[in-house]
Amino acid sequence: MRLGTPLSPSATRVMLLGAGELGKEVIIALQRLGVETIAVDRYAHAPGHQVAHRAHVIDMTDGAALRALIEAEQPQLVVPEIEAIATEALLEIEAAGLAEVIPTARAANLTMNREGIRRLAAETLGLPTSPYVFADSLAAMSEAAAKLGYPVIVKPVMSSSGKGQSRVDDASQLAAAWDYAAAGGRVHKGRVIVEGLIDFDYEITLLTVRALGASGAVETHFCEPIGHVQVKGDYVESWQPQPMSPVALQRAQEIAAAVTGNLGGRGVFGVELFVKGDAVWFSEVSPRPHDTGMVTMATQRLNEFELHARAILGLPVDVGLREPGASAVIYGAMDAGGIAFDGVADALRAAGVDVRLFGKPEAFPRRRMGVALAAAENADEARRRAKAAAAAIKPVKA
Ligand SMILES: Nc1ncnc2c1ncn2[C@@H]1O[C@H](COP(=O)(O)OP(=O)(O)OP(=O)(O)O)[C@@H](O)[C@H]1O
Ligand SMILES: NCC(=O)N[C@@H]1O[C@H](COP(=O)([O-])[O-])[C@@H](O)[C@H]1O
Ligand SMILES: [Mg+2]
Repeated sequence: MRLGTPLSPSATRVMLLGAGELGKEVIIALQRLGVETIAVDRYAHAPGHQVAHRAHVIDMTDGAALRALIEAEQPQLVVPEIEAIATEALLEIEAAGLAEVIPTARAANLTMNREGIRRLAAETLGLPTSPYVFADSLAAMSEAAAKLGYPVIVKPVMSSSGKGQSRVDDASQLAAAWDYAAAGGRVHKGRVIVEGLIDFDYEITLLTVRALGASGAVETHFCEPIGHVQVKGDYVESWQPQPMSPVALQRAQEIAAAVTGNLGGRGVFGVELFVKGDAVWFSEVSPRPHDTGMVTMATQRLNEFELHARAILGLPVDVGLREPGASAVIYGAMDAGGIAFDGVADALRAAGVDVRLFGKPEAFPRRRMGVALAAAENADEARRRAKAAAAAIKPVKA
């Protein structure tokens, strides 16, 4: 793709649908390549709004509003950054040739709903996953749990970052899990996936990049595996590289190649996998940079956002690791707008440490407001440094 001059008739225009911490970094990477960026989110002053050429606030689940904005802005590329988007409208937009959807409108559509991607992975591609049943009522959910055997994990079919997700250890907890899923789900309420628990040794995100090679054909590249810890379905810590047995790594790459090959298009995918010994299960995939992949800002020559920017523009990529590193999440810790952060200098005094504060206008106790990054000679030391840095940063009421 020829790259133009922003804000001129030659501009290469890219619209981000979702402008949180991940989109903000993609926009920064695009800006460095002279791309004109348009950030869209559901609320004003989202992180990506603050760095893009133009910012829009719309309900992205409203297909008509989405189409009208794309028609008005005429981006060449539309880049979903969250799942909660009217993906049927994206299918139409792509089919009408109005814009190219990254990686494809079908990928965005299949992954916005756990049912689409789970059935594709398990039933069409035959990949190993946790056992699962979809349920539309508390009664159906109870039946599913009895069939799968406790404990089970219940998740709304449309949710992310662990919203509405709970672990159910026995029948007495079912009703609470159903209500929690209904409250935490997005878009369509009332449908859940009930999954059997996988007793994994560790879980990884395998960042997989589909980018154009010298021949003009798409090639698949794998970053070093990222290990992570999740609490209540949301990531709190990640590190790279996660050591894996050669067999497990091979299986992980085969699963990632199968899923991303089917979804197609160009860009970064975060393939989430559970690992026990040499066994690997597919969990889910983000057809976009992944929150746990923020660690690559400390570890790779090209971080996942730069890789995404390059891949979507048809440019070559380099997924090599520069040095081991880790990330640790900084939470809002309170309900308040316009909060401040103390302790940033203390956090940054430690060797190899860096910090991102996302600039979200409003804090919630468990809202991710920033991330501490650390590089070190090994991932364990990097984890220690990242956690210490995150702990040193104190959100305070302004
Ligand atoms: N079947 C399972 N067995 C064991 N652990 C699970 C299972 N399903 C989910 N988990 C745990 O919960 C975490 C979050 O699950 P999942 O990725 O499906 O949720 P999510 O809301 O899509 O999260 P995100 O948007 O952050 O990726 C997983 O990373 C894993 O730690
Ligand atoms: N696991 C998905 C994920 O991490 N998505 C990231 O969080 C933002 C929403 O944050 P918010 O809920 O604080 O507005 C999204 O915009 C994206 O950057
Ligand atoms: Mg996940």
